[in-house]
Amino acid sequence: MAGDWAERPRTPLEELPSSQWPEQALTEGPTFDASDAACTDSIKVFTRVRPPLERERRSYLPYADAVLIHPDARTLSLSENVSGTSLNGAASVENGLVYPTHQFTYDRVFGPDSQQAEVYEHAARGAVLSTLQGFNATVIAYGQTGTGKTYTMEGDRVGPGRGIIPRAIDEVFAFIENDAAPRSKYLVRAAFLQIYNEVISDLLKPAQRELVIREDPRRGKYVHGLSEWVVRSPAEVYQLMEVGAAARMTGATKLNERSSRSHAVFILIVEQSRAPGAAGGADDEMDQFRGLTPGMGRKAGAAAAGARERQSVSVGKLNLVDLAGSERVHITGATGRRLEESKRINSSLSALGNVIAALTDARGARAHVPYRDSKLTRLLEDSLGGNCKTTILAMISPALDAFPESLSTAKFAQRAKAVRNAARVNEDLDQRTLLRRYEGELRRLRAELQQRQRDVVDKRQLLQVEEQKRRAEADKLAAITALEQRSREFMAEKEAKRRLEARISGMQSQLLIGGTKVEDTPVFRTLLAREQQRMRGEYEQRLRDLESERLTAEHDKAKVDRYKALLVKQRDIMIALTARLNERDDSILGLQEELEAYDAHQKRLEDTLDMRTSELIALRKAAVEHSAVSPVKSAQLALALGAWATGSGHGQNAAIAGPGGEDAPAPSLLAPNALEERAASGDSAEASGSPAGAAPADAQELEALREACAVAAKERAALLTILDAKVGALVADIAHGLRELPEQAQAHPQLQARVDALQRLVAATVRAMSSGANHRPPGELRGMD
Ligand SMILES: Nc1ncnc2c1ncn2[C@@H]1O[C@H](COP(=O)(O)OP(=O)(O)OP(=O)(O)O)[C@@H](O)[C@H]1O
Repeated sequence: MAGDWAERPRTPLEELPSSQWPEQALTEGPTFDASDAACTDSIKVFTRVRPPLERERRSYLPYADAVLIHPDARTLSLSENVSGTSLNGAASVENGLVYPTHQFTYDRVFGPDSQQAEVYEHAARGAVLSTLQGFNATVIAYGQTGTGKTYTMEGDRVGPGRGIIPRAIDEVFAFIENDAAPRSKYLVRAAFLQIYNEVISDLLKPAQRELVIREDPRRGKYVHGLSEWVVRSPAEVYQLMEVGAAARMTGATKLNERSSRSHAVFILIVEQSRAPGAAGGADDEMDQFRGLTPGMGRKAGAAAAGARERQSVSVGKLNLVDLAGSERVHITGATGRRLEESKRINSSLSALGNVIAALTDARGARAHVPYRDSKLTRLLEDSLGGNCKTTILAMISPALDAFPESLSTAKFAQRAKAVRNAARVNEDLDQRTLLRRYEGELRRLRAELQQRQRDVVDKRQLLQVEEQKRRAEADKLAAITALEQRSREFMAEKEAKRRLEARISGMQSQLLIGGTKVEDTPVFRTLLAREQQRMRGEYEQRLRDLESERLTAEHDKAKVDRYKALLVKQRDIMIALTARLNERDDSILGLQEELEAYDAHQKRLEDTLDMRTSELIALRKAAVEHSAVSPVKSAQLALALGAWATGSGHGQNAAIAGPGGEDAPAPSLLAPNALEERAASGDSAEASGSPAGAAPADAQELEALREACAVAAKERAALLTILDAKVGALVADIAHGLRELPEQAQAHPQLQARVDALQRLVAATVRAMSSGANHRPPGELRGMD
């Protein structure tokens, strides 16, 4: 997993302050662990033959190839008569002319149909991954102008046409992203420079021109003043690339519409901090790189494994070099500025060739390698024969027109292949790398931040305390000021009083009449006595008036008290009377209810009597009729029927012909003899079910009730009279008396209100009782009368 550096939130690109530049410069390696074994290996060389351009196809001569790529994809034959060339490298003969065949073998040859991805995979990826292992790696695109160096190194921004640089960037960040090792930390920096007309300038800070390569015992060689930018994502690097590409010197030439007129070096530095024993995700990938040169791979692997045993910081640096193309001036027709550029380009490239030649001198003598002959060779010193894994991509045009340049390039590449480098893992164990210093600085800053936060808290509390103290002092000052002001005022008043008293005393002592004090003169005394007399008289009169008022008030009070007592008494009487009246009302109502019950009972008895009488008449009638038709005459029956039997009672029979007859007399009007007869026949009232036997007792009770009602009604009438005539008159008197005492009535408004209320109560009671009397039954009213 990527460490802090790669996970930091995106911020605008930061330039690394020059004070924090790594002590390792572009051409200088950091301090190495002595245990690290250098892996000596030759520079890897690839050639790429681009497809023929439209320009070449439309040449005044018919287009012809000069390049033959062998099936092994490693061998390349160049010939001016390539069509007659065989793979065995023998010269071809045509039209009597001998065309020699130049055969070269490289690590790989990419043909015109090769894709960008393929080139990256075989020629650049290993270098990129070795950078992630802490090696220096350089990929150099070399070749004649217009052969595809920039296309191969940069290519398109997106899509399959992307070149080595964008793919390398993606590879580095993908590696960091996928690193699952605990506590792995990365710091990636980028720089971009160009050498134009032998002047080094910073492509990311175009104002930084004429940079110089310096060397010091501790830091070694470095480009003084070159800006380095901390990058956290591919997008940030692309941003830098665009800035640099825009600043790079380009121009149109006969052979390339957009020819690079400068050598450009894009630098990516990857610092990596790993925990001891943490496995690197790039190991497997490294095998692929090792596969090309097995010996070196094992050593490098061992070196890297040794480094991993310890907690270490490794620094890998990737230099991606896009050289300006060599050109034949007589072909390009360059003049003026372009001519000057061409000369400089060719000069530096020949210096590069010289360095390669010196490094690959067949005599093996490396007494002098002319690195200092050009800025380019000086800059690439470590990449050529030094601590670096270097790859050269030699670009070739397939066209016969470019045969001399292609041959020159092929020879250069061939020679370069013989250069041997000694690459080491740049492992820094002495805390000198930027990453470690960054971490140290970060720790220090964090500690400082914590301290500052503590300080801020302390300071805040201190400020609060000071503020409280300031307020308390302000309050105290205000209190003291107020106290002083009060004291001054008090003192001033005291002084004024003292002065006034002194003045009065002084005036009094000075007020003398004829040498005598004024209060001692007779006139003063007479006047004083008169005044005293007048005042005494006034006071006495006032006392008398007050006494008189007091007596009047007492009198009125006594009168009011009497009225009050009277009213209380009347109220009590009223209450008692009302209670009695209520009692009477209740008993009258009870008696009345009883009376009504007896009336109802009597009515029921009378109804029963009527019914029995009707039954008796019907029975007698039936008996008479029976006697009349029956041959057997019963004397007893005849006796019982009496007059009925003889028909003398016929008139009566007629009168009672039917129970529902209209002329039927009331049962009470039955002939007395019939009743007597009934009694004589032994028919008792109880036996016949008649209520006749109860009638006398009911009548007595009824009469008793009527008498009680009459008594109650009389009492009620008497009470009504008392209430209306006596109590009403008394209350009216009180009310009248109160009205004659307006002051007292005003002084006792409650008394007046109570008297009025009592008066209303009496009147209402009288009205209620009178109306109750009017609703009495006539018998009762009679009784009451
Ligand atoms: N492999 C390729 N496939 C297709 N087109 C290519 C290829 N290589 C180069 N080209 C084309 O050839 C032309 C020249 O390429 P490029 O500018 O990369 O050359 P160069 O070597 O960088 O030239 P110079 O040295 O002048 O800068 C461009 O139009 C480019 O697109």
